[in-house]
Amino acid sequence: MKNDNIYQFRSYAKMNWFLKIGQRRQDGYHNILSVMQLIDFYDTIDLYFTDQNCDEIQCNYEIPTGKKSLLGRLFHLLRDLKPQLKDRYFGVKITKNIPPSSGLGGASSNVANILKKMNEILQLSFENEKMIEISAKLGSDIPFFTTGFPFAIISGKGEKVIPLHQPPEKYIVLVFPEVGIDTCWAYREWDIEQEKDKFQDLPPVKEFIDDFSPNQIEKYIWNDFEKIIYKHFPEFGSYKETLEQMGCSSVFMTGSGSTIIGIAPNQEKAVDIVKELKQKGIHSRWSTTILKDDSNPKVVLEGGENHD
Ligand SMILES: C[C@@](CO)(OP(=O)(O)O)[C@H](O)COP(=O)(O)OP(=O)(O)OC[C@H]1O[C@@H](n2ccc(N)nc2=O)[C@H](O)[C@@H]1O
Ligand SMILES: Nc1ncnc2c1ncn2[C@@H]1O[C@H](COP(=O)(O)OP(=O)(O)O)[C@@H](O)[C@H]1O
Repeated sequence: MKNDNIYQFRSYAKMNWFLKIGQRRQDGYHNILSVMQLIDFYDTIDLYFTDQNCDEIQCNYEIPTGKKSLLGRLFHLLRDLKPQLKDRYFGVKITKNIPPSSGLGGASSNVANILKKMNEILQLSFENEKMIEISAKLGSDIPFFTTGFPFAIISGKGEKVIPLHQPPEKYIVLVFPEVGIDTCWAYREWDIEQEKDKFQDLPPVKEFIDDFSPNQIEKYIWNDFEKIIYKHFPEFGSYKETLEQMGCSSVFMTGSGSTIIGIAPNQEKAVDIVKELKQKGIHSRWSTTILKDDSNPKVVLEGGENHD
């Protein structure tokens, strides 16, 4: 049974403008250097307290919900850190738009936004540094979402997040191939490729920032995973070609895939491209990059009514 208060909020996706993979570390993760930005494409989350003796997780996609799942681990960690939560149980209803395993960080965004909301409503008093520490324990992409910076440079395994200024304002077209990509698999494939060549050194973060001009963002577009993913899924290459032919100035993959992003010159063109893709039976949508983190509305819904 639900308590009367439902907290509803959005959980935005990210895109990687730039992603380079460095050395594999002792802990099995890789050092990366990435430039990420939030995009205006989101899941909606309802958070509530339940008087059942267990947490409840519902989602319109099949996602893991057990103790070992991301949310299971988040709740466990919070109860460990805050014993006053031991007898409180949480309900989460996720209405997903962001396809799982699409390189858009949907799961990481969900966890980060639930953590932030719990910190706020339960007055857990976790400072920023602690929030990042908790996030990094759960997943490499989560710290970016926890900071709330709309545009940032990411390093370490993902836990070092430095905000960047002048977030680019772009219209984008997202193409969703029918299959998602398992991030673990993509990193494993990367390792196999590197053993043939040599692991690359990443540019130092400071040097990268000093040379970086956000108004020329398209110059920096790069993704180390692209070659590998196109090798295993050659059909993705045809989406890239199609987006280029339809007038996108740059086309690239986000994260470990599978979403392919095209930069459209304006909104009208973005809408037309999506229409044309639909006629070809290709699943896509247009969106924009996010410039400020003021878009996460703090809506408290009383009695479950939707006032959004
Ligand atoms: C590739 C990126 C780029 O932003 O994003 P996605 O495509 O997943 O969105 C991230 O590095 C993914 O972050 P995330 O999806 O949170 O990965 P995690 O759950 O922490 O890790 C999944 C697996 O990926 C590998 N992994 C992840 C991050 C990293 N820096 N090095 C790794 O080697 C590890 O094998 C790990 O077991
Ligand atoms: N709330 C969630 N939303 C989406 N996927 C989830 C969620 N919780 C756990 N997962 C699992 O996380 C993986 C996908 O993570 P996601 O962030 O959607 O993709 P990506 O890492 O490619 O950006 C899948 O294995 C999925 O089962």
